[in-house]
Order: sequence, then structure tokens, then C-alpha cells
Amino acid sequence: MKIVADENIPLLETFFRDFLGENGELYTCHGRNMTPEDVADADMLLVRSITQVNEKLLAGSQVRFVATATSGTDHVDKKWLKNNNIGFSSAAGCNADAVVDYVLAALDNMTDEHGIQLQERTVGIVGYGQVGSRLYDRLKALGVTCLVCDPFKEVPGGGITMDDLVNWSDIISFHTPLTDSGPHPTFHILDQDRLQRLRPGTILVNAGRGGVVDNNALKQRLQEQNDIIAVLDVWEGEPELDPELLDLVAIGTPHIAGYSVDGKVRGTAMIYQAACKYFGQPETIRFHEVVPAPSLRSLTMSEGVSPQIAATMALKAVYDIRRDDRCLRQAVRKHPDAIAREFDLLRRNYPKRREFSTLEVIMIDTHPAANDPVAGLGFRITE
Ligand SMILES: NC(=O)C1=CN([C@@H]2O[C@H](COP(=O)(O)OP(=O)(O)OC[C@H]3O[C@@H](n4cnc5c(N)ncnc54)[C@H](O)[C@@H]3O)[C@@H](O)[C@H]2O)C=CC1
Ligand SMILES: O=C(O)C(=O)[C@H](O)COP(=O)(O)O
Repeated sequence: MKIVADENIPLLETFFRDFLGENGELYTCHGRNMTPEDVADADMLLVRSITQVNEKLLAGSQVRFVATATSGTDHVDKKWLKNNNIGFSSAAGCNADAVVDYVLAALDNMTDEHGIQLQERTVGIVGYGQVGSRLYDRLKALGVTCLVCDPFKEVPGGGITMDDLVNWSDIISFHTPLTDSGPHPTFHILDQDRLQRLRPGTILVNAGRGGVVDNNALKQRLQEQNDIIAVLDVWEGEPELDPELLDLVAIGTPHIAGYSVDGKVRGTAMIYQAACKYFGQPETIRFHEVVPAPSLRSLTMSEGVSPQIAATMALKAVYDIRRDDRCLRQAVRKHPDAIAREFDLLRRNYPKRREFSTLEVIMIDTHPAANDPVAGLGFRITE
């Protein structure tokens, strides 16, 4: 079998060795540059979010199965695949916990920099899928009030409209796919009108897809009234981004919210499982057998350290979101004419970030409290 894959999918040889056998071929290339010639004689195509999978890429090829090692699928023309009898699978939820870690790290940073008490704020979550529902669970465990807008799901509290969410939230976090049709399209769901209605001090987090927020309108609001706080992991038109907008946001990162080691390896494991099912192969490799051990396994807090301090110490030990922000700003400043290249390089060379759940926090002589912030953030506690 010939497999063509994005070079940024980890552990391909490990997972797909049974498919390759002795005479198979694994051809990897940069996902953005994948051409019809690259895939013409492939049986299986494995992509990430940066490859447009459509008729243009696949017409006339011998590809029988396509999988994307990502949660989002807006880069795949699923209807065309179905009409052409090509199997398809995504890695739904593979990196949802990583995105939740990212949002919590961003909010922790805002707590430090703007003196914000999360428990005194209302968080509006747009999209109650894999990411949104897990974000909700962790925020609730931290004792934070949440509102949810997802017209396609039954959600806690019954759910509210996007306009009500904009009116009532202090913090808004976007976790929808990017859609431009259907009853509730998400393209520019945060448009100029809604942006203008945000109350001063509102924090916006977009770790979904760039086009969900109207980037020009956001820039305008930030330029005219620099009174809201924006955290952007995703950008309209990426890998290009508007450097003026980057200058105005509080945190800007190169689409890495889901880039934990765990999320990426889980993504490969999930597309491997889907391929096994599609081609009727037995599964011989499991995620937990191959995922690397974290460098930092446990942190022991001294006696008397409060759970709140322990929680922020653990968070900062596992993930420094400011580092990601700094690297993007430095790259854009140094190479203003090659932003797209730098954006992709930062993603490709992303450091080994682990999910909060991989860290055990050992608390000595503390009594578990309701809304324990260490557990609420997603760390494992040992007393
Ligand atoms: N920045 C990053 O690294 C990552 C970004 N993503 C993006 O985040 C998105 C969400 O991820 P998941 O939660 O895993 O997807 P999911 O498919 O599990 O959940 C998406 C939810 O959005 C809801 N939704 C759709 N249209 C809506 C609308 N108009 N208003 C409110 N809700 C709406 C859906 O009903 C669904 O419940 C993905 O589609 C992907 O684009 C996902 C993973 C990593
Ligand atoms: O899973 C998704 O959806 C994402 O947005 C991924 O984190 C994107 O990663 P790449 O596929 O662009 O490497």
C-alpha cells in the first residue's frame, strides 16, 4: 500500500507499519504544498488542517481512504469524497484537552496581568462540542459561571442565543467549526455589530478558526477603543496574519492551541484506528503504548501551600503561553516579509508541550476543598 501523508503527523511509521508491510511506501511532504501528482498513486491520504482535500487534489487519483489527524474538517470536501466512494475519518476530539489547557492558561495569564478573578466573571462558551463541553466542565469545577450557545446541542442551562451571550458574558471563548452555510453559519459570527456591543473589559478568546471572528472589525474596535482584551490562536488568512492586529491583541499564538504531544499522538492513533476499521486490519498499536512519558511527571507542594497557589504553579510549570506569544511576535518583527513561512516554522518546530492531566500534583497536609483549583484545572492530585 502507498500512503501519502503530511510530514507533521507524528509516529506515522510506528502506527502504520502493518499497512506498509515489506513493499509498501510512505511518502511524506509539507501539507500546504501537497499536489495532485503527490497523491495520484496513493491508496491512503493522511492530512492535517493545512491541506485542502477536494476534487482538485484527488480527481483521477487512486486514493481510497482519507483521514485528517485533526478535529476540524473545514479543509475537507466530505461531500465530494462520499460521492466518489472514498472513505473518510477525522480525529474528533483528539486535541480538545490541549485547547482547554490553552484557554485556561490564557485566562490564568489575564488573571495575573489584569487582576481578574475568574470566579467573579461569566464565561460565554460558543460551541458545546468536544472542546466547549470540556472547557465548561473544567470551569464549573473551578466554580466559574458559564453560559453556553450551541443551537445544535442540548446544553447545560438550556443554552442561549449568540446575541444574549454577547450581552451577558465577561469572557467569550469560541469553539465552533468554521461554516458559511446552513441555519447557523459561524463565519464572522463575531461581526462588527457584535464587536461594537462588547462591554469594556470583555476578554475574547478565539482558538477555533480565524474566520469565526471578523479580524478587520476586531482590529478596528481595538484601534478605536482599546478597551477589550483579545487572545487569538487562529487568524483569518493564516498562515498570513495582520501584524497590526497582532500588535493589538493581548496574546497571539500561531494556531498551536491543540498542539500538545498527547493531542498530536492521539490524532495519529485515531486515524490509525479508523484506517484499520476501513481496511479490515486488526489494531496492533495503542496510544498509551507509544505516547512518550512526560519530562515532568509530578510536582510536590510544600506543606501549607494553598491549593490556589499550587494550581497556578502547576499550570506555569506545564505550559508557558507567554513563550508562544513572544515567539510569534519576535518572528513577525524579525521577518515582516515572510510571516507565513515563520508562522508555519513555529508550528513545525513547536516544543513538546504536555497536557495538564499528565502532571501529578502532590499536596501535603491540605484538605480537599470544593472547587479545588488544582483538580479543576485538570491536574491529578495526590494527598
Ligand atoms: N486552535 C486549535 O489548535 C484547534 C482548533 N480547533 C477548532 O475548534 C473547533 C471546535 O472543536 P471541537 O469542539 O473538537 O469540535 P466539535 O465538532 O466537537 O464541536 C463544535 C461545536 O460547535 C457547535 N456549533 C456549530 N455551529 C455553531 C454556531 N453557529 N453557534 C454555536 N455553536 C455552533 C456544534 O454544534 C458543535 O457542538 C474545530 O472545528 C476546529 O475548527 C480544534 C482543535 C484544535
Ligand atoms: O485539530 C484541529 O482542528 C486543529 O486546528 C489542529 O490543531 C491544527 O493543526 P494542524 O493540522 O494545522 O497541524
